[in-house]
Amino acid sequence: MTVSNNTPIKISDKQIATEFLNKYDTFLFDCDGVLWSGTHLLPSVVETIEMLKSLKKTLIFVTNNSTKSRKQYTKKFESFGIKDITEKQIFGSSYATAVYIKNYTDLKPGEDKIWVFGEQGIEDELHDMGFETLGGSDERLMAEWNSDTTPFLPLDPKVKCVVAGLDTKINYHKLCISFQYLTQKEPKTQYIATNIDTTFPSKGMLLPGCGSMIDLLTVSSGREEPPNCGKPSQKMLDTVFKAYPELQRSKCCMVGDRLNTDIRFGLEGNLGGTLLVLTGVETEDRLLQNSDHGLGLPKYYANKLGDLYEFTH
Ligand SMILES: O=C(O)[C@H](O)[C@H](O)COP(=O)(O)O
Ligand SMILES: [Mg+2]
Repeated sequence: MTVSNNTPIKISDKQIATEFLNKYDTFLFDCDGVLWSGTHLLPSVVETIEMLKSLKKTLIFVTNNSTKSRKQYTKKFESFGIKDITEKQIFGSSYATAVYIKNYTDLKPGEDKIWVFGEQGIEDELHDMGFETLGGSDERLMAEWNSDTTPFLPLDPKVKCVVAGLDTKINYHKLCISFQYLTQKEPKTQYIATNIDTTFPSKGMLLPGCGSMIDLLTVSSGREEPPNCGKPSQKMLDTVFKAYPELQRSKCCMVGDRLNTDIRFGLEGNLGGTLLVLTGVETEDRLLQNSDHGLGLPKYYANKLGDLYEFTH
């Protein structure tokens, strides 16, 4: 195989792993497919995080998973034995969406309401920004769809925006009301997506992801594709650097499992490095044939994040 100058370097031994670790002082970690796969913690992740902490590295977590708020994610880290991760270190696409709405729309907290297609994480982050939400995890949406009995019709005139994210309890009732808010309001509601990931890695399987659910709403409603607030949006990376102004992009490395979100996020953000791990949605074959996909290539790749610990201990 000819090695071109941008062929990803595989972290496959102690020397490469050590050189890699010494290159960066900050690591931005994707979560699903890197730290865990659904409810399954990936091998040597706790040891790797503890090792990086002992090396005085700055650790930041940037996930497109909008089902949890930053606060809820601190509990998920604890549940996996990944200790002392603070809300400030976590940037989820639900938080990025709330920041986007605050900074880039004319929606008024306390006045304009937001319809949520998605889970508690989106609702919590929007509530923290002062917005009232409808839909989301409202249990009444779990009832079978019936246009005569749904409590969500007539539409609420104060709803001015639809935010769509991953909903692992998706059903026809939720789709129907979201569809109404996307098509039956004049002036049109604003339509915003938390992220574009088409699949969701869980316990070594691929499942339908947020992006696929949003495409269903977009295609059926005939609406334009909504802005995406998660990776690879640079607005999300700007939010990170605003919270950590001391960071140097050249000393930061983005670690992810998806080329078109995580690695693109790092490349377009001019970070010093990118590391793709093969425990999520990408495969080594697809990566090495990647030139067919026109997707950016990571600087490094590894079978799993835990190899950073295993090769150096
Ligand atoms: O479907 C989704 O929303 C994504 O697959 C998932 O949430 C990605 O999370 P991440 O890999 O960015 O932690
Ligand atoms: Mg991922």
